[in-house]
Amino acid sequence: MEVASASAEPGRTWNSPHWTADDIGPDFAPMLDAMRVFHHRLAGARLPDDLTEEMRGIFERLGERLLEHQVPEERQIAGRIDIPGRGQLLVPNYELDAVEPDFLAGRLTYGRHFLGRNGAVYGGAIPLLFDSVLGRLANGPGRPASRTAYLHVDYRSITPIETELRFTAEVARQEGRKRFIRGTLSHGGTLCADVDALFLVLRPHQR
Ligand SMILES: CCCCCCCCCCCCCC(=O)SCCNC(=O)CCNC(=O)[C@H](O)C(C)(C)COP(=O)(O)OP(=O)(O)OC[C@H]1O[C@@H](n2cnc3c(N)ncnc32)[C@H](O)[C@@H]1OP(=O)(O)O
Repeated sequence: MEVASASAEPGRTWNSPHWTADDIGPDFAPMLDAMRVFHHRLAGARLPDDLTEEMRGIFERLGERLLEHQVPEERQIAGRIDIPGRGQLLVPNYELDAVEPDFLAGRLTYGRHFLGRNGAVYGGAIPLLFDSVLGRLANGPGRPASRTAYLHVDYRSITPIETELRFTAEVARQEGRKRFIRGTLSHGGTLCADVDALFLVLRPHQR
């Protein structure tokens, strides 16, 4: 396995995938999908003691096996591959329906793992989505790497779990190193949250 592009080089962008689907083998993405399903079912479960004990043993054994496969950051797959979810479990999985230089639109469904209370998505999971989607636009093809300076999120109505939601992101304006990006998250015709964000293009010494 070779590193396809290093993000710390001049002219680097965060949108250059370090790895391609060929680098990860056929089972990696389905394995993560199975883990996502597991997260949702675990969040929704009340477990009997014997199953909890069995699971603890399985996780401890698998965790041990992962120890010998630890790699430095630049060689890890998680978050560095252009498959849905970018090969990691932190950000909820989403599908992109429109990808333009200054605009993105897509869909996602927050599963039970992201439940706050009363059927609503945990509030912090919404900026997480916005940071990922707006960050993807801010760091789109041909754009030098930038970092989130602020994300201003307004929660306009309850965001339901287990319901298909739609999001948009668009570049509002660029002023020198500053990229102002805004976005929305909605359910049917209802606006759940919107965001105004500033991304700053990194200076040469910044990572
Ligand atoms: C694999 C395939 C797909 C890949 C897709 C990739 C997706 C990736 C998705 C993931 C993406 C995730 C991305 C992440 O999560 S990045 C991680 C989260 N962000 C950070 O950790 C950033 C931490 N902060 C910094 O590093 C610095 O503060 C930065 C770099 C942001 C600025 O420090 P720097 O020293 O460079 O700049 P400056 O201080 O001279 O300021 C310059 C100008 O900017 C203005 N300013 C600065 N801050 C703010 C502020 N808060 N509000 C309003 N204005 C602000 C400032 O007034 C000045 O304006 P002016 O006086 O010139 O007018």
